[in-house]
Amino acid sequence: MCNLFNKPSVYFIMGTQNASGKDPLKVLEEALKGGITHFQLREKGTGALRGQNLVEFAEKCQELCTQYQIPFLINDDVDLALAVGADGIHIGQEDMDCGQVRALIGKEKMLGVSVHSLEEARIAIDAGADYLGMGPVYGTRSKADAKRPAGTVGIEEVIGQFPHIPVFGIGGITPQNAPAVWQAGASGVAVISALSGADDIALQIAHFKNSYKGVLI
Ligand SMILES: Cc1ncsc1CCOP(=O)(O)O
Ligand SMILES: C=C1C=NC(C)=NC1=N
Ligand SMILES: [Mg+2]
Repeated sequence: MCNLFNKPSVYFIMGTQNASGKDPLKVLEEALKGGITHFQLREKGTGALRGQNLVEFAEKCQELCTQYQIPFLINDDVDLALAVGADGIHIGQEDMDCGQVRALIGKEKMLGVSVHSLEEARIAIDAGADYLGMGPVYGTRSKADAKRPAGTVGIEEVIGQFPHIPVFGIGGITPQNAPAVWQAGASGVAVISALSGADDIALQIAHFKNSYKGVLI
């Protein structure tokens, strides 16, 4: 599993509400062509797809990710992830218990967990998480109920205590402010708006990857 988290990973996260008026599947395909390493469907907010519309959209995302051999993960919704045969699921602290999710999805699928402390990280790792998401690192407008920006100190703490678990930083991350996230030891950056809103997504992904090169770890 660890070879799925090579540095620098660029983990794109999007829902239909984040596509800034563009066709979300076109945005996803551009991101896949541009070299993202992971994709997560995070369908939330007013106007979010539900029911059969969501299943069909998720299936189309799955098809595209399979075509480009990139892991496809779904946020929160374990039933949807199982229904479409997604490669993994990402859950937050307020979602289903991570031990329960691991039991439901089996050991082959990827399990990602959002954590905000060493204690939460320990619990997630003990439950079999494959990676952790930590944030918001910087200010974000893509999550209505985001906690206050925490910088990278939490990422450093968790990696210091648990050096073998891949950690992704998330929240307001751009190629310009990504170096601090790499410096903290993150395996990757998880990004919504800096990619979904980019004029040239492939170029933006290249900027993210280049931002890692300049950092001495
Ligand atoms: C889902 C999530 N969790 C913490 S911040 C955030 C949103 C990240 O979006 P953006 O990259 O646009 O700041
Ligand atoms: C909140 C999140 C944190 N990290 C990741 C990778 N995805 C999320 N949805
Ligand atoms: Mg959640």
